[in-house]
Amino acid sequence: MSATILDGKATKNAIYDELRPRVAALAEQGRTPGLATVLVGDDPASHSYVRGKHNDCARVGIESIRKELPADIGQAELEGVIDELNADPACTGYIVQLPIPDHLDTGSLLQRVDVRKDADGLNPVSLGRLVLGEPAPLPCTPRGIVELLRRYGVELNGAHVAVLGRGITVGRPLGLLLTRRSENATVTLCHTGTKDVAAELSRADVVVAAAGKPNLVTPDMIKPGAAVLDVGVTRGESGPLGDVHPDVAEVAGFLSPNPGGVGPMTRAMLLTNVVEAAERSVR
Ligand SMILES: Nc1nc2c(c(=O)[nH]1)N[C@@H](CN(C=O)c1ccc(C(=O)N[C@@H](CCC(=O)O)C(=O)O)cc1)CN2
Ligand SMILES: [Mg+2]
Repeated sequence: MSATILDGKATKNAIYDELRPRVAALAEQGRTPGLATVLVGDDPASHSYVRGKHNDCARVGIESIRKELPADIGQAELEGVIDELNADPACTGYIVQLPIPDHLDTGSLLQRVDVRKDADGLNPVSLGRLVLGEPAPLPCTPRGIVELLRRYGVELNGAHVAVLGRGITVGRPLGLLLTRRSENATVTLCHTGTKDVAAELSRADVVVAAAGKPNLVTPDMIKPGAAVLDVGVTRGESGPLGDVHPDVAEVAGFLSPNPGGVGPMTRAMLLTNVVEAAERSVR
C-alpha cells in the first residue's frame, strides 16, 4: 500500500481562494482585517513561522502588524505591547508566537489578550468556551488537522484517534475538538506516562504524532489503512525531522507529511480565525 498524501499546502491554497473574496468584502466596508504577531527573541524557527504568516496575509489582503521584541524584555513591558494591540483598531486579531523565553509568564500574557482579538484560540476564555461547546476561535493546529481530514473525507465519526502529545497548542485542544458531537471520535491522548504507546497507536484509525521525537512512529505501530498525521518537528544537523518514519507511508491509508501537511494548515486556520473575527465585528 502507498498512502494518499494529505496535502496541506494545496489545501491551504484552496482555503485562501475562499478567504480572498471575504476579505475583499470586509475591505469594501472599511473593515480590512489586520493580523498582528508578537515575537520575542531570535529563535530562527519562530521567525520563519511568523514570516510565513505575514506572507500569507499579503496573499489574501489581510494587513500585517509586526512586533519584534528582544529576548530579555520584561513582563511589564511585554504586557504594555499586549495592551497596545488590544486598543489598536487596525489590529483585528493577533497572536503571541510561542514559545516565549522562560522568564516570562506565558499564561498571564495569553489571558491578557482581548478575547475578541484572540486569533489563536489560546486565551483561557476561548479554551473554556471550547470546553463548554460554545462558539470560540479554535487553536490553529488542531483546527487545521480536523479541516485537513474533513476535506479528504477521512471518517471521524466513531473513529478511534490516538494523539501523541498533550501540549497546549496541539494535543490537549485536539482532544476537545475531536470529541465534539460534530466530530464524534473516541480519543486517546498519549504522553510520557502512557505505558504502551505502540499498543495505543496500533488500534487507532487516525494517529496524530505531535511529540517532537524524530521517527518515533514506525510502520509496525500502524493499523493498515489508518490515517497518520506527522505534526512534531525536530531540527537536527541534517535538517528538520518529523515524528513519523518515512516507511509508515507503506502501511498507512493517508499520510500528512512534515513539511507540507499540518504546518501550512496551521497558517490557513490562523487567517481563517482572523477573517471570522473581523466578520463578527461588523455585525
Ligand atoms: N502562538 C502560537 N505559537 C505556536 C503555534 C501556534 O499555533 N500559535 N504553533 C507552532 C508553530 N507554528 C505556528 O506558529 C507553525 C509551525 C509550522 C508551520 C509551517 O508552515 N511549517 C512548514 C515548514 C516550514 C519550516 O520548516 O520553516 C510545514 O510544515 O510545511 C507553520 C506554523 C508553535 N508555536
Ligand atoms: Mg515561563
